[in-house]
Amino acid sequence: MSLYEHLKAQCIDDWNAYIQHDFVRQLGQGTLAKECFQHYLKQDYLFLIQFSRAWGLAVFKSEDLTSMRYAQSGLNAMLDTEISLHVDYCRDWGISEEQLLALPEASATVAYTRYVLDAGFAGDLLDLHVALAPCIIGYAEIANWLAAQPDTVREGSPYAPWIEMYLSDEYQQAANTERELLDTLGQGLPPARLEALAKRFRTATRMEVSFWQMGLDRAD
Ligand SMILES: Cc1ncc(CO)c(N)n1
Repeated sequence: MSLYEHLKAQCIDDWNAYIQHDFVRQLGQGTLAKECFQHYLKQDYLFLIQFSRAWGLAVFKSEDLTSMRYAQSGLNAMLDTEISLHVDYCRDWGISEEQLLALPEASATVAYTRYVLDAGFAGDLLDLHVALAPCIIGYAEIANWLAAQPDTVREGSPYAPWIEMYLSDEYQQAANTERELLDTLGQGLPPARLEALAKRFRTATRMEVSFWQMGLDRAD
């Protein structure tokens, strides 16, 4: 079994709570309150900034040029494209850049992002990627899960473009690359190391559940 499949199987209940969270279900059905989605979008802006720092840390933690360049391309994608796209997307939802710049971080945002960064500070590149994997790969799986649900509204819902973005070849390919990287870094690991990584993966997955819940509760 690949490292990614192993990590997921070790926390399958938490994983399903993440992929099939009420926020995701309501988003799919088009019934999610706009205020909840807007709250999520604002916090996701702050998330993406910390996520960029994590890619920067991945450059630093890399021990060969291939890993270093992969991390560099992640960092470039965030700084050159993803964050600007997110700012544009927020504007479409009535959230100005001024508002984004003035936002306080919700507790769930702090908890998740600093957990990921700590995995990288305290551990090695694999620890960092295992903490990043639920967000990169998870959203690709969420989009696929939503596409497979008969009650998902793919056209006419205000959330349809969000689903299509994560269903896109580009995003799905990025998730595949991350799966492959985990498998490469994860070859021949001793059982104790595997167990520690499973714990990390599970914690990051639980942080994603809390992030959805924060959106649903509009929690600070
Ligand atoms: C919280 C969160 N997890 C994952 C992604 C996907 O990149 C995102 N944008 N936000």
